[in-house]
Amino acid sequence: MFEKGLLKGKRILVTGGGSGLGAAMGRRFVELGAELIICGRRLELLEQTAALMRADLGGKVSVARCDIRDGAAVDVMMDALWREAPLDVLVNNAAATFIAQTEHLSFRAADAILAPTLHGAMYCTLAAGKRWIETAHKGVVLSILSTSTITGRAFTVPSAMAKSAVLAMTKSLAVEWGPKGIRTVAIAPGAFPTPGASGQLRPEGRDEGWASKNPLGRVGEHGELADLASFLISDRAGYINGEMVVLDGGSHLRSSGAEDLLQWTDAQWEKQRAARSKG
Ligand SMILES: CCC/C=C/C(=O)SCCNC(=O)CCNC(=O)[C@H](O)C(C)(C)COP(=O)([O-])OP(=O)([O-])OC[C@H]1O[C@@H](n2cnc3c(N)ncnc32)[C@H](O)[C@@H]1OP(=O)([O-])[O-]
Ligand SMILES: NC(=O)C1=CN([C@@H]2O[C@H](COP(=O)(O)OP(=O)(O)OC[C@H]3O[C@@H](n4cnc5c(N)ncnc54)[C@H](OP(=O)(O)O)[C@@H]3O)[C@@H](O)[C@H]2O)C=CC1
Repeated sequence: MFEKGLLKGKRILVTGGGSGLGAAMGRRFVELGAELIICGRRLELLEQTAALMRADLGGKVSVARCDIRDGAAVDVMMDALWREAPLDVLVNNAAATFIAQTEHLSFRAADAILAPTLHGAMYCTLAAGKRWIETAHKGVVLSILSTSTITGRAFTVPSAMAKSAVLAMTKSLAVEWGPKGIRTVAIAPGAFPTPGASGQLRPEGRDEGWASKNPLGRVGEHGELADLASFLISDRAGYINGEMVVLDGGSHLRSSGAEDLLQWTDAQWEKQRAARSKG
């Protein structure tokens, strides 16, 4: 689909790149010639993912263990990366969510979502942006958001709040950092099944309508997201700034995707909470 070497010479950090959509995007970036770094909390998972990519694609892929909720740890990671060479692209992909009745969320539970999804994305963006600006190096920040930024979303309120805040960051920095050579862009994926998303959002017994309720009758393919991400971070998208591209088959035009949960009984929610406390 793209010219070979579209991303050649680009050094890209994907947060949460050890699994799911982060790994799918990273793999495509390497196929297109980029040098990839993936970060997350589980070092073993990162190393497995990187080893697979290197074996399959032969590119340069390295890993960094980092909990992005910790700003100091983000700075340590960025210093280590910059010692080798500056990044060219940051992909804010790491995030957390789970379904819950909002009135049952403790403050700690709200923070468990806001800390990686909002603060983590902000820390990584600040850490990369400062370094780019200090050295007049061009950069791109791509943030993986959600259509909850458009519709809101019941039962995943902290996630919808965090994603909306990162969209506000994307639009605001487009103006503030655009003149400094930094583009900020975003993607709002619809349903792209991954073990992480299914585990957190699709407990057993939840309506299986992800595909059937989509106007196109299907869920998204990881390759479709990886292609859009590759284009947005490439120089060919050099005039796209402050924009969020929706990739959901038109799903959010029909519903926010949470309405089935309005039918859940107290017993179902009780079971969901119990499953969490056992886990
Ligand atoms: C919306 C669509 C778009 C987005 C899609 C995606 O993001 S897909 C990507 C999806 N991928 C991911 O999400 C991957 C990343 N996920 C993670 O890192 C973790 O699963 C976590 C941080 C979400 C929870 O970590 P953990 O289980 O180790 O939690 P902890 O021990 O740190 O506890 C902190 C507080 O949270 C509470 N609490 C926790 N769960 C629930 C619950 N289900 N119910 C209620 N509450 C819950 C817990 O009780 C505690 O509060 P307390 O009792 O002390 O007042
Ligand atoms: N799949 C879908 O349908 C949709 C996904 N999205 C978004 O796509 C992105 C990827 O989701 P998906 O691939 O499905 O889910 P995953 O659960 O596979 O991805 C989350 C990744 O984030 C990492 N992560 C979580 N917390 C932290 C942290 N504190 N520090 C560093 N890394 C962290 C995890 O690694 P580790 O646990 O090792 O730290 C994991 O690799 C997320 O932003 C999600 O909100 C948006 C809409 C729909």
